[in-house]
Amino acid sequence: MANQIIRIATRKSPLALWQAEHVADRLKRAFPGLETELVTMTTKGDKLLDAPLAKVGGKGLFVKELEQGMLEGRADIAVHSMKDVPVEFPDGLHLSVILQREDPTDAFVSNHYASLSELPERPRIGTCSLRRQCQIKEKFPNAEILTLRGNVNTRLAKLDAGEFDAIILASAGLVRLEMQHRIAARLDPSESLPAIGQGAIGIECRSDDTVINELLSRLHDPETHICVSAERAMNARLKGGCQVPIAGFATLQSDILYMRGLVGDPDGSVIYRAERSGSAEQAEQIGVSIAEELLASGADKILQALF
Ligand SMILES: NCc1[nH]cc(CCC(=O)O)c1CC(=O)O
Repeated sequence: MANQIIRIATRKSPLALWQAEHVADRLKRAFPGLETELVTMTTKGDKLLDAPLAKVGGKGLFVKELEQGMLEGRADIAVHSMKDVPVEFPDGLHLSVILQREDPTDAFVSNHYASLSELPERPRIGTCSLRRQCQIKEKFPNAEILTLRGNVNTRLAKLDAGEFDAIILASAGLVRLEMQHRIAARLDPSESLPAIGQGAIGIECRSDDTVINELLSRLHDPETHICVSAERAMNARLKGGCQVPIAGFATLQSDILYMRGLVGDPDGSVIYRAERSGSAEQAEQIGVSIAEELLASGADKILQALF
């Protein structure tokens, strides 16, 4: 491994940098003598922080520039939040490994209320995720959902400025940035089913780069990979991106995969839910059959209306 330098493409947000540095540390620990270098890039998603994401549209808003960097040989690997990674990869690139999942839940963050059940009559909730929105609106039809974008620090600053009664963020991001004390309550998946891939970090690289693929394999977590594969198979069948009211979450216990999925109307008036369990080898079929059950129950109409 001597003389090997791995160039890691990353966005510049504090969370993206944390994740890239985490991968660099893990690689250096696994291969003493190995060197790493961060190659920071700005993505379209970062530039459009003020636009409502659902309107900006497009899958892979946060990953395309990083992929271009690898295809042009300016970087060797890219570190992503699996939640932001589209189901398909450009020719020549692939998802090499998935790291062990961090807390997959959504976090209820508030300066005045300890949990969802304590919220006032007409709570003002900050989130830009249609997935979080529909699950909140189902329980609190009177909730006012307000736009909340920007990186984790920006979002917390807006909460602290009094714009919202509460905001919902991924627990994983807060934990990684050592802000777990801001989590008032971790929402059980039955209250807020997480996004596909939430809490998992994936590493993308050139498919034919045997040296890099071999090095990365040391960081792979097979259990997380199985769960995220089931979730991504569901998303692929639904043709979903990260800006649709779709949730999917799988867990694995003694080789039995248990997965739940949902598609909801953004206003929370209807949410279709499905769940399945089966063996780990059937992960992808389980994800696909959840998608098909959801489509057959009416999710197809919700999704069509959004595209
Ligand atoms: N959409 C942005 C994004 N992508 C990944 C995370 C959190 C970390 C993770 O899920 O691994 C976040 C922030 C959030 O949803 O609060």
